Amino acid sequence: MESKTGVVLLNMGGPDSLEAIQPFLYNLFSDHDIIRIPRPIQKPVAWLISRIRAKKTRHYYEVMGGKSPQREQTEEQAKELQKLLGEGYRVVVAMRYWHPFTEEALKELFKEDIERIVLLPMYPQFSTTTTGSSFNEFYRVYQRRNYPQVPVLEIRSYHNHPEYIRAMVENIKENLPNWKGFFFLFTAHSLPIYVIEEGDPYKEQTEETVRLIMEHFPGVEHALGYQSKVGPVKWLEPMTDKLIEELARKGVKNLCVIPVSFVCEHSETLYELDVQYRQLAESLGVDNFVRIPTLRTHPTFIKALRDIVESSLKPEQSSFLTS
Ligand SMILES: C=CC1=C(C)c2cc3[nH]c(cc4nc(cc5[nH]c(cc1n2)c(C)c5CCC(=O)O)C(CCC(=O)O)=C4C)c(C)c3C=C
Ligand SMILES: [Fe+2]
Ligand SMILES: [Fe+2]
Repeated sequence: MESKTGVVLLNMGGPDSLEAIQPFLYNLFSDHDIIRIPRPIQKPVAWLISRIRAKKTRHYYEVMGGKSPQREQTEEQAKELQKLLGEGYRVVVAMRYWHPFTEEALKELFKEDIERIVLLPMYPQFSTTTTGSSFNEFYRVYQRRNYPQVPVLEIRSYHNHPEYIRAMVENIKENLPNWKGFFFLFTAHSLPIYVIEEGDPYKEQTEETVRLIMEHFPGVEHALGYQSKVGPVKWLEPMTDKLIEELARKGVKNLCVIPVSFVCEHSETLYELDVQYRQLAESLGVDNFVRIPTLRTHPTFIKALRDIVESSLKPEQSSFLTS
């Protein structure tokens, strides 16, 4: 059997049924990398808040057909990337908080003779709460099991990779050919301020992604907002919904909303953006509310992922290996 490079696509995962919402949230709130509850009480508190939050978010998942589309869409990305990378690679998916977990990904991967592993986050911008957490989980599980120990390469971020930026630009132009009269409102997942203060590069990298995309849309007015804060601590602002209110009050009629920190659809795009924020904008007099779909299997994006994987194997070319 010829040896292969394993590529592990890392993502958050989402509930695959209404019954899975609470255990998914329990896994999320039990993770000290995403939410810092004092360790001795983290699990009981996670259990409590997952019960409360599951009741609140059940409706989002009902609107989306009873589950998160994240697994399906990440698996489609894996399939397309596998086609481009070819025989010498084996691409698998490892989710942080729901199936397929890292355990399942490694079991699948080591059916082959694997000579090295590339960790490829489905988060273009690095955060300790997302990519960092997935890396930590990967090493915990890998070291616990008796798999052959092979070199592991980490792709930390690709927020400024030229092909990723090109994919974002093409995707906007394909979905909104008459972009010229629109205000571009970029929206990223928010993050508690203390995470940024501890040196997380997420905010800086998100701003750089936006700046690089905007080089291709001269004269277009734009802003960056943050969505989906949870809990009582202070999060990155301005909040996307507050920006929508402000822009509508200033008389913006054509609003194009562009998610930047997600590469597939889930509750935050399909519910928060498409239902809640659309209603808000329309009730305040916005005539045209366009939401750009996430990249999913956009051919330029899959090519970007291939380039990123291939150049990670040539260390002298891979400036994005450090965040
Ligand atoms: C509790 C703190 C959270 C931090 C910090 C956080 C950061 C963060 N999250 C994403 C991307 C996604 N988050 C998603 C769901 C989700 N996230 C949190 C909490 C934090 N996220 C919760 C409680 C949930 C569950 C849904 C909810 O109850 O609101 C998802 C969607 C999963 C799905 O339904 O498919 C994504 C994607 C990023 C990029 C990020 C930091 C940069
Ligand atoms: Fe989140
Ligand atoms: Fe969230």
